[in-house]
Amino acid sequence: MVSTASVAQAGARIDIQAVSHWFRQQQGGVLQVLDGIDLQVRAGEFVALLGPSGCGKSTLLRLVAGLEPATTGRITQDDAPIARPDPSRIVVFQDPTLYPWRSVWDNVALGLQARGLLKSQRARVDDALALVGLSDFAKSFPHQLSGGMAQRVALARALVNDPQLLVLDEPLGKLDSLTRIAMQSELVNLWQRAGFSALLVTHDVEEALFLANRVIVLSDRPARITAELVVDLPYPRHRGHPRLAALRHEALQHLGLDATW
Ligand SMILES: Nc1ncnc2c1ncn2[C@@H]1O[C@H](COP(=O)(O)OP(=O)(O)OP(=O)(O)O)[C@@H](O)[C@H]1O
Repeated sequence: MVSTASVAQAGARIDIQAVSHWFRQQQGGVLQVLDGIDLQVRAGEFVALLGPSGCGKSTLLRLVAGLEPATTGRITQDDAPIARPDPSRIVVFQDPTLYPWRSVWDNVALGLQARGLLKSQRARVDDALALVGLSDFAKSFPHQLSGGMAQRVALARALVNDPQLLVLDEPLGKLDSLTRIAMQSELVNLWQRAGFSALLVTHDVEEALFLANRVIVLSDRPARITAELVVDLPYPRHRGHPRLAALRHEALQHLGLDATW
């Protein structure tokens, strides 16, 4: 149950074991996108994935979300194979994709409505809106919101399902840099209060290091894990912490980039 007063719960444990993935190409042949990925997201952990464009990050998220099966290997949630989408795992994309004709409240209510739970659990919508600080905008419509507010609605729409895992595919990617920084802090707050596990794809090295317990660096396609950075700093983090600067340097090196500028 989502509640502003809730104590953090454990979140799901995700085990990705020897996962490789190929796509059939329209012109014939196959394209290998993932190569032997072994990764565990511990219960309540925040893990970020960094890697070159097109290496296979979103594909890995889609497999974990259960949107498609891995070609080979095994992905489990608390030891149960992931075979299809499930409300315990919610994906938040870069684009909030709100229904323009529905109010903020009605957009957040969608998941509960689809599952026939809305009548008995209307308070969860209010709780989720309170968690993202949008209680006063419940009756507003998407065109009346800023980009940051729209993405907060998308997060509330995810949280109303009380997810065990949030799958975050560049959720802050379209926001201006100041809103993005503010939303990163909000995301940490939400994660600490709601207690889900999180798997994030981002192109932003600082964002990954600010948010995650561990940052996984992937190679060019087909993606392999080339490095794991443990961000051994408590939350909330200070963006100017020298340890973050050192880890940023390390991450850029693993990505094959020169950190001098
Ligand atoms: N359904 C599909 N059918 C065929 N090829 C696909 C499909 N989905 C993705 N691909 C290809 O798989 C590769 C990896 O795509 P993916 O979106 O996972 O990369 P990414 O690392 O998330 O990229 P970016 O960082 O640019 O968002 C790309 O070459 C892409 O064209």
